[in-house]
Amino acid sequence: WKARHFHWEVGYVFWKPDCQEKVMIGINGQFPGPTIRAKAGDIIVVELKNSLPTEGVVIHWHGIRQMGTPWADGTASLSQCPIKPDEVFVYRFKVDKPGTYFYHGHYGMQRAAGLYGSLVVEVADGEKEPFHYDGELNLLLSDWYHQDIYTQMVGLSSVPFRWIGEPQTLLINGKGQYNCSLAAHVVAEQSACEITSSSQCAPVTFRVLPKKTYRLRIASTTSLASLNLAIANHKMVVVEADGNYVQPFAVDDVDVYSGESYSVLIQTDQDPSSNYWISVGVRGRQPKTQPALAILNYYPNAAEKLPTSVPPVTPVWNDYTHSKSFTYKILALQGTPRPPSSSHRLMSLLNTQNKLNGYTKWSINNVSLVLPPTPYLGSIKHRLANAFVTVKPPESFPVDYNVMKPPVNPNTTQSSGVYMLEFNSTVDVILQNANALSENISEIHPWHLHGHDFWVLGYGEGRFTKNDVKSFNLKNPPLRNTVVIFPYGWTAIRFVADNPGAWAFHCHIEPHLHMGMGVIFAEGVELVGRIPKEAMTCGLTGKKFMNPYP
Ligand SMILES: O=C1O[C@H]([C@@H](O)CO)C(O)=C1O
Repeated sequence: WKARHFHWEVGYVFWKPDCQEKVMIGINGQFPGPTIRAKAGDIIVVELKNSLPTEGVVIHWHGIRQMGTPWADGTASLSQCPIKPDEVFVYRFKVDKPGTYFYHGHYGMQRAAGLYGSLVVEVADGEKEPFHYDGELNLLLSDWYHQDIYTQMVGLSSVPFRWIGEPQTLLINGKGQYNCSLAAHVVAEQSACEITSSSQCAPVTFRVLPKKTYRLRIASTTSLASLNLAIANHKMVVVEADGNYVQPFAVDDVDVYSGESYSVLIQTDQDPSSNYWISVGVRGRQPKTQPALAILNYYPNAAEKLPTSVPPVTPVWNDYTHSKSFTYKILALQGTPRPPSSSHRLMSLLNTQNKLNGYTKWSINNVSLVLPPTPYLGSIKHRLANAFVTVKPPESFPVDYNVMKPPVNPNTTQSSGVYMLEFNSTVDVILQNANALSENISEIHPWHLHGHDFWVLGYGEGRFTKNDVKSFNLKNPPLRNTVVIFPYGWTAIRFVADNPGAWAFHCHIEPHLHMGMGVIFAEGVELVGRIPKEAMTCGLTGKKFMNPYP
């Protein structure tokens, strides 16, 4: 293995991701941030300088478990204090598993301002992937709003509530086209884009050779949108999900929820005189955003040669049967670690949209998460009183709660409470979706767990019952770090609490997390080694460590 060193500076940049100029958060003057490429077993060292003049920053390495380095998870209020303007924090962690990952800001809504990039971990030297490919293409998917994140955050925390709405543009590797289409020559009623190839919103092109196999690495760091990706004329074989191998299966299109990553294999076996569209559209919410397009460029055609066929059409946004059929096909490749056959603890987490003093919130078992100023990792390890609410958050919700209807009493509560997990215990979580505040609305939520992978034991419709345990898949459940709950449905996961630290488990939709849609798990914190001082010098830990010891 080797250590891979990076010097990054986070700062504001003027950028035109979709041809319209805005201020974004970039790294080393670029958006998206630089791609990290490493091999399994490597140590990544990122010396991160915060050059945002007036706000803190942290970066989360999404999908990296941080075994033994919980202070490097890059989560404000959990693993560290936000890095102050002009200060440097060193992230040092091991990437132990090959896979497709990404990184992103995890303070306020900074991810939605463009603070993200790709993190690709290849197999260690001498190791082989369980599939063959000749080359690879990387697609980091995101959505983009013209309104800045500060206006978005103030709107979400205002009475009356101002919802952020649908994104203006979908981006592929940080590029998209607002209010125009690259496919205007083949799709009527769309206006053509006027773009020069050097512009920041120039079409993304992926050069391939005919008659080869390519691995597409796909990850979504969207703020809100659930996505669907298709390539004209090309089937895709799914082989990896969230850094774990899956039983290969062929599809025409893949759903990608925020926080998820996939690898798919394609054969470049189509007519080589043509280029082909890669199209990314919105699912699960009524789309007001045009699909993003990129070009699969068969060599030696010119890269910008536009395909003459229409782009693949995204399945209808509310065709949940289609989405479920995709999601249910994701099963572990043989040889993947299997879950323990039973668990020590089962918690049911009800997801609801609620009201608190007139504010709109999301709650878990009627508790909306508020993050404390002192990071949990340091305050738990050093047993500091009054750092967060010590009342235990609820393990379940009332038996008579009707998940098919809006809450009878929409008033919720707020807390920074922690689910303390016994170290090395096996935990089952039932994520239970429900009706939102308005009648006949239940939305998709992709849940992401920090510090662990979990097994997805099953999905179901309506309210989870004890009987559903019998349907759990203990044979080949996929290991993942992000999983979706479908409208009015439930999803069951199992994980082993074997990574000492304090970890977030939350909806990966940026505004939903901001509105309180998450919980905190902590386990074995007494076993955590020396936490870097800079991770703790704020709030109560700040006071403790800034003052000289007696
Ligand atoms: O949190 C949300 O708020 C809006 C809507 O429920 C109220 O405007 C929406 O679609 C969300 O996902």
